[in-house]
Amino acid sequence: MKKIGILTSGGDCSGMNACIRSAVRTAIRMNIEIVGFRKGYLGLMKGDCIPLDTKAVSGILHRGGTFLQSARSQEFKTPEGRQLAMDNLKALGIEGLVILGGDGSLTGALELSKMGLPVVGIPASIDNDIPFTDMALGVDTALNNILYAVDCIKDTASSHARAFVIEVMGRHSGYLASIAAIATGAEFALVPEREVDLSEICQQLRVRYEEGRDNAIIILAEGAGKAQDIADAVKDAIGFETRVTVLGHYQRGGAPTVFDRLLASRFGKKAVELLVAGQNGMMVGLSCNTVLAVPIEDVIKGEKRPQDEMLRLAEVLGI
Ligand SMILES: Nc1ncnc2c1ncn2[C@@H]1O[C@H](COP(=O)(O)OP(=O)(O)O)[C@@H](O)[C@H]1O
Ligand SMILES: O=P(O)(O)OC[C@H]1O[C@](O)(COP(=O)(O)O)[C@@H](O)[C@@H]1O
Ligand SMILES: [Mg+2]
Repeated sequence: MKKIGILTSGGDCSGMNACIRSAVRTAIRMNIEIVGFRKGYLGLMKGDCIPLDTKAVSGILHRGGTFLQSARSQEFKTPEGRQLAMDNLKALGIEGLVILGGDGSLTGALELSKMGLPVVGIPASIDNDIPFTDMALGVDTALNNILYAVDCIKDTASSHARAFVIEVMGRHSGYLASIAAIATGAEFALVPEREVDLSEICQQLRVRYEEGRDNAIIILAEGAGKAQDIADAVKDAIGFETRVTVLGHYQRGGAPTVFDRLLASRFGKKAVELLVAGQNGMMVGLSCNTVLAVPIEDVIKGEKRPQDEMLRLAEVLGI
């Protein structure tokens, strides 16, 4: 293999830059030319790429986001879009591709691999909804961002005797909500994987309130319900003054944590090594602190839910 490409796709996350840096420096060490495609699959379909060398990836390790930029593309989901990408890759002499992204991007990667292009995926999504890896890139940093925000909100919640509904990301995944609830000592974690029982929540909060605990934090995954509806229900049931805070895209940015920098560096190196070793259609993953390779096909077929143990822990410690 003489020339490979790398791209970042789907929702960005902290650690993507550190991972690109690692992949580039590994490739250069192996005397392999590497180019970066801009804006994920959009760049592939446009043939929009830049050569990457050691200097091009200097000074980015500690920066959130992705300097190659990311995007979502409907066109790439069509056979015509993917054929366009394959034609560009051929014309550019690219013999393999490293793809950083979430479950959607990995599905796209598998399609390219089926068309004959050697591809290795790197799980990168704050949702941590990708099976066969304990952690995806960016999750730890996002959790630390959430922690900081919730700790701040707890201070003002207690000063004003208010209940807060804090919405975190996760349209289909309650991972961030459940772990953040444990780590911040929130009263409730509401996740899309479990039906939300509002009357039960109000009942438990009322008991707490009557015991003299006059503030509360409810962490809501965005896919689990409407924050304002939950806040209104709590207010009506208990008379609690309530506020809603939507953390939004703040969660996805910022300097990566040590954990994410290390994971990014390990994933980037391993992905290039797998490509060069002739592997195709694999994703790197972390299991028991070991970086391994799993078929993307299995990843796509699999499902990852927040562990029942974590949901139960949040429940037991919350009230
Ligand atoms: N079934 C699919 N086939 C081909 N490409 C896909 C498929 N699903 C997603 N993609 C590509 O991956 C991109 C990112 O996926 P998305 O689900 O938005 O984010 P993420 O990869 O972070 O989960 C999509 O915009 C699309 O271009
Ligand atoms: O940035 P956008 O396009 O508004 O997307 C928001 C979504 O992206 C995420 O941050 C990450 O999801 P993906 O990794 O699947 O892209 C979700 O938690 C959130 O629902
Ligand atoms: Mg996704």
